[in-house]
Amino acid sequence: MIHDDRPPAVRLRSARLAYGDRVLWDGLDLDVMPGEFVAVLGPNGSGKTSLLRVLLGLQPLSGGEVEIGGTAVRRGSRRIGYIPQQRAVDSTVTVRGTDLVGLGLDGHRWGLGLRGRADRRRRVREAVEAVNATGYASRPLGLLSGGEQQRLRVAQALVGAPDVLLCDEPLLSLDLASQRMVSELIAESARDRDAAVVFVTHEINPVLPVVDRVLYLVDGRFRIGPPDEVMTSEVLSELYRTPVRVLRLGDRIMVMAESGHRVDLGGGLETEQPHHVSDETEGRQP
Ligand SMILES: Nc1ncnc2c1ncn2[C@@H]1O[C@H](COP(=O)(O)OP(=O)(O)OP(=O)(O)O)[C@@H](O)[C@H]1O
Repeated sequence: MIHDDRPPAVRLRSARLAYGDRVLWDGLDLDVMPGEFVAVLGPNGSGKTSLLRVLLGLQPLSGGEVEIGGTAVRRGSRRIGYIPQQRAVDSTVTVRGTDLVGLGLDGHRWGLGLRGRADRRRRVREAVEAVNATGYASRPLGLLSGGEQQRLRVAQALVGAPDVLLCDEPLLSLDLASQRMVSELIAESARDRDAAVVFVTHEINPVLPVVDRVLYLVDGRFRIGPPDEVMTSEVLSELYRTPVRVLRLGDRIMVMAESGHRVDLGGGLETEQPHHVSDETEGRQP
């Protein structure tokens, strides 16, 4: 194993988060290294967004420690880029894509002089180019597709060259092709800059090709590891405390309750899509 003596981009030690009597997670130890992509999965209410809020410095831990790049978390830190949930903006919104991307830069750092303004414009142009959005970045946001808007949000999160990119379900309401495109874009852009990614999602398939490790949270229990170690029938049955089967179908993972019903990773056990599965198709993990 290559020795890496840089501090982890994200470090959690014995981390605990509770709201009153309700413990979301406890004893959470996690180091995310620069350039690493970690997906956070789990059903509704398992504390995925709360974890991002802790890393953003918006929510104090109830116990344990959290650091970003070797120092205490701080609200508004420039070391962190944040990509929110995809939400289409109203068609009347006239803010241009480049203006949105520019919001990712701290104005004070660039000054108001000609030089500062030129540097700022260059940084915005480069970030827009990096997400292949040059063709439409000067148009009003309200006239762009959901996928185009989300590319610009990726550029906004990356323009300040953060060490850590936090993503809160950035693929919601995108079509399948855009989901893959946006997740690959986030992974490639982060890797190019050696930024770590913590990516909350209820659907692992769009990010499966780019994920290094998974943190799977269910009702206070959790597992951390590469997808092949965590996304197994044994581990998920333990986490969900009900028999669960994990199937590999080509490059997709399906999680089913033993009854044959598909499990929605974000919404607990799903009952609307009965699905018969024969033993021969069951994906055994290596
Ligand atoms: N400030 C708060 N005070 C009390 N309870 C809270 C607070 N913030 C979140 N919760 C509760 O903590 C639980 C976890 O919320 P969180 O948003 O982190 O879950 P999640 O895994 O992101 O869920 P989802 O997939 O539905 O977005 C929820 O039951 C929520 O109601």
